[in-house]
Amino acid sequence: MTAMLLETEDLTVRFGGHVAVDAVSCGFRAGELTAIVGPNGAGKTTYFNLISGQIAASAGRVRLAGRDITLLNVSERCRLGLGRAFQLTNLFPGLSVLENLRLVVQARRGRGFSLLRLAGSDREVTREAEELLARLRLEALAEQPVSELSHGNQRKLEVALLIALDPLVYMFDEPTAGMSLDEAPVVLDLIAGLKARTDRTILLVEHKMDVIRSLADRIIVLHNGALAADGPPEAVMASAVVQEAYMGRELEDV
Ligand SMILES: Nc1ncnc2c1ncn2[C@@H]1O[C@H](COP(=O)(O)OP(=O)(O)OP(=O)(O)O)[C@@H](O)[C@H]1O
Repeated sequence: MTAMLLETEDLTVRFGGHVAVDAVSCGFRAGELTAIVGPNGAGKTTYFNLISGQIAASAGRVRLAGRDITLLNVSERCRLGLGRAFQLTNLFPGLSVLENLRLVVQARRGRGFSLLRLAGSDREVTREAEELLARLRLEALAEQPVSELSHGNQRKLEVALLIALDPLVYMFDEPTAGMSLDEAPVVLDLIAGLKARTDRTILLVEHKMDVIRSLADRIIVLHNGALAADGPPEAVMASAVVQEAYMGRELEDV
């Protein structure tokens, strides 16, 4: 059996008296895409925040490739291969789409973040950034400052940046939220393409049933912060716990 790339063990966080994530023990294998579902307020985003290091755990552990990373901060975890989709706040809003992508490609290649290198000095970096833009059909926006992108294009760029970083663990939080019907498939195709990388694992917080059906190898369900179900998509979707948790309301069957 393939070793776990990412594991959480009794991972817990309390906000005052409220247990938002409650002793979640779960392992994620390389080559697997796991959808994390649950009703609003179930703890999905908080679980992501605990894994990526945005918030500190009250108890429990997080391990990446066997190494205990519980006490590491976000950037230390990122350096070890934990990658969460970028948010615009992580970018340089005044720089263009292409320049932002180039910075991430450069960082991954271990050449460091340096604005001075942006003058087209490294053709390989530029070519890789341009290829990613083409795959997302964002070529026409290469020179546009990221602060001027539409919401849908910002979300696409977030995905492109994560792919440029190429972490061991890809974490996507509703990657197609707010996208138009013609934009979403481009992003879903890219995420599907990542599954071919059998040495990577992908976590996806998602409400849309069609996205889950098309991408997930496995579903875990969080309910009141606890792990309520875990298994193959068909079995989990049919389970009593999911039927009860959602009562047909919140998983968006598009
Ligand atoms: N910083 C915080 N301080 C206090 N309570 C918090 C904090 N962050 C989250 N919570 C609470 O923890 C619970 C889980 O929230 P979380 O955002 O993780 O749920 P979610 O499953 O991602 O929901 P949604 O699907 O609506 O995004 C909620 O009750 C929320 O109010």
